[in-house]
Amino acid sequence: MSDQDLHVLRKEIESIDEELLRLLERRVSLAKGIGEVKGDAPVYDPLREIEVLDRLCGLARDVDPKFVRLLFGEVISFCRSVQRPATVACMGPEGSFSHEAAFALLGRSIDLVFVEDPAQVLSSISKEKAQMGVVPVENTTEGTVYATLDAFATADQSLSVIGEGQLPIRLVLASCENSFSDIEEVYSHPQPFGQCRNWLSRNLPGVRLIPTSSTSYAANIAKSKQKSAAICGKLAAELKGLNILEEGIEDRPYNATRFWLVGHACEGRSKKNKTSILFNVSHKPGTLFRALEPLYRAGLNLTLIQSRPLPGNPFEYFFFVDFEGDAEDKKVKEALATMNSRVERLRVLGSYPQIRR
Ligand SMILES: C=C(O[C@@H]1C=C(C(=O)O)C=C[C@H]1O)C(=O)O
Repeated sequence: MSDQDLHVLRKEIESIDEELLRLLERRVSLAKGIGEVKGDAPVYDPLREIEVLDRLCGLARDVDPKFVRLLFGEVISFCRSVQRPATVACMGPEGSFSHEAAFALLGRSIDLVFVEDPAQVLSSISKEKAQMGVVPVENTTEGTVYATLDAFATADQSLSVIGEGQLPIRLVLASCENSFSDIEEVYSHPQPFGQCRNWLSRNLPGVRLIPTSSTSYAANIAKSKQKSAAICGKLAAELKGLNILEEGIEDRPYNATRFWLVGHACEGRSKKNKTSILFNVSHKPGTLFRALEPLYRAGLNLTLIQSRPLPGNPFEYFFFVDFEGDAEDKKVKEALATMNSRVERLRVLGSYPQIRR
């Protein structure tokens, strides 16, 4: 190919970029118009977003639908932000997996408030410091994130789960030091410690493991302390300018965390919704069986069940259940009504589009 050919092709790319830019500007201006029609109503409409993205992925011919989803996910994120900027609370500091999950769920055109734990994420929304929040719920290696479920037990009743997302968790060992032999202590959140327990005992036997409130906070400590390291995500390590001594140290090849998007309930439902509930039953034989029986009779597939100690009632528990179905579907509504008559307390945390695998 001659220099002349290259020049011609690049000129054509420039003119296509310009057309794309003008089209984007038209899309943004239409979104602003939609924002005016919405007035004070919520800007974020997850069902419409699913419809837009699915339609485009179906239309993709020569580009990978994954790329279409990523690119248009960001376009939509920006189109939301011009209607009304959204503040989203998540566990920080920046570089945490919650930070990555917030971007994956809502795109990058959001303002983030970093807090210390799931309870603070929920209270940021109740106190109107944020419109939405992102919290970890369960990990494929370590299981349920108890702090999130416990926070929901006492949270403001107006908060709902409005979405879910799954993030592959790839852990790195990051440090100011250059080799394993210089490391005397390792900082991380207890969950990631559990996700690479075997790797740690094989590669850093005898080092002190010190728990922190998040992986990105661990990266901050590793930055300021000699002979220390953090187990964190690549983003946190890079933001802090740490050396990555080893990547992919998690024990199981598939290590992913499911996150909930929390906010105020949205209207409408997708074709494949999931519902999260919490309930507690009296301490008598058969009460849990009777509580769950209506879900079984309605043929609902449970995707999570977890008990947690009931605050103030030693050795009594409340239960979290996720199942496939929407709380407004006739058979689900009836099952929940029967369940409600058999339990001490039942709260529907929300119905939201199920992640596609
Ligand atoms: C533009 C809208 O607002 C938001 C942005 C969307 C988009 O950019 O396509 C879709 C849904 C909403 O979350 C809309 O509601 O149509």
